Amino acid sequence: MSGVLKCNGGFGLSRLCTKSRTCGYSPRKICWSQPSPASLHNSAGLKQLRRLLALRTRPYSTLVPKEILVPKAKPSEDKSVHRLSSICFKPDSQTPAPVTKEDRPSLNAADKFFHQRYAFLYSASELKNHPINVIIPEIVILGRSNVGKSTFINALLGRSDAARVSKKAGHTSTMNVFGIGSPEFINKDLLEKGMRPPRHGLRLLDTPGYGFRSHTDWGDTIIKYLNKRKSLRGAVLLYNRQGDAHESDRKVLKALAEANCKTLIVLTKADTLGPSWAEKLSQSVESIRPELRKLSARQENGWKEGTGWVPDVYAVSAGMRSSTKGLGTGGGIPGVRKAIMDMAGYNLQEKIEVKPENITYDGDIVSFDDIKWKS
Ligand SMILES: Nc1nc2c(ncn2[C@@H]2O[C@H](COP(=O)(O)OP(=O)(O)OP(=O)(O)O)[C@@H](O)[C@H]2O)c(=O)[nH]1
Ligand SMILES: [Mg+2]
Repeated sequence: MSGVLKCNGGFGLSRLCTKSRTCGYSPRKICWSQPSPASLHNSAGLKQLRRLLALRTRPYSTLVPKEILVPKAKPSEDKSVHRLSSICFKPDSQTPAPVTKEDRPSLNAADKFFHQRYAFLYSASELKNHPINVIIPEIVILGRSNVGKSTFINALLGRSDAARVSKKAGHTSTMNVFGIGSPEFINKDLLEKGMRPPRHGLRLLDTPGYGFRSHTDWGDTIIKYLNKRKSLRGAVLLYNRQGDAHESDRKVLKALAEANCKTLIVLTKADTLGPSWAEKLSQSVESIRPELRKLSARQENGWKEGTGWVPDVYAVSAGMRSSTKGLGTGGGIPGVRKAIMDMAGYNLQEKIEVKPENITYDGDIVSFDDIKWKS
């Protein structure tokens, strides 16, 4: 063979290739068994080698007939949702409530609280693994596998690394507890002798998802926790953006109602609904409220609209794929922060205050378990 054998792309025979500087492919790695170097001396062998090299370099897509390659549908995104500080559907409105000048101080106070301090505290797979907590309010985040619970917690905390997120359903397998905010508003009089002073003002619990790829004993563990944990102040139940309640969602909602646990509904992944997100979310909310009303009508323990479940339904776009600049500030997160603090028993006006029930009490000293928190 005389002359130079040109390679068909990035790979080739660097010794022979005119693009050898950029080629980067080691000639030693080429299998000479087919065709043999000797066969290069005839043009048929050369053609065969060219075909082989072309096959090596051609991307998979060119080897598969076009009709088999169905392009992966990308969810339509609406970045404008990321910038909203609150996406809240009030019972009498089909559009998200606008954020007024009067709302700003309380939204800012909630933001400040969530950014004050943060720590991962512990993981628990059973109720008995939870250390005793008598004074720090706890809020549990519940929802189906992959609905976005861990992402939601990260967004609330304004960081991307607190809870582990995965595309694969069933990633979180234990209850993971995070301490946040300053403990300055916690009533320390309730501390018993020998107890450590609180380090945070609120605890958030990430939980394993239920449904697809979930753990079989999830139900028992969570129902025990909902019924027995005295420091539990409320649950945030995450629904997917379509708001279509699955059988498992209904079971959890029933468990929350029976445990008389204050419940806040939040729709996730609002950014994947496209430009008509407000309309679609409104339709979802309209399908959720009747179910809640039906359920609360059957409860005699006080789990009613307002006292049991929060009539305002929130939506968020908690995904943090955009930029770290807007981390945890957009997509309805500040609005939910405020709603969570309200559920935990904090008053948010110009500054944070504990709700009057806790500070005006001047009767006998009672145990924490007998204290009636804001229902
Ligand atoms: N576009 C978008 N994606 C989101 C949003 N929230 C979560 N995701 C994505 O949804 C997937 C699941 O999120 P996770 O937070 O791990 O869901 P999870 O509910 O904790 O899942 P399990 O722990 O398995 O129950 C991840 O790929 C996230 O990036 C959101 O608001 N918008
Ligand atoms: Mg998770």
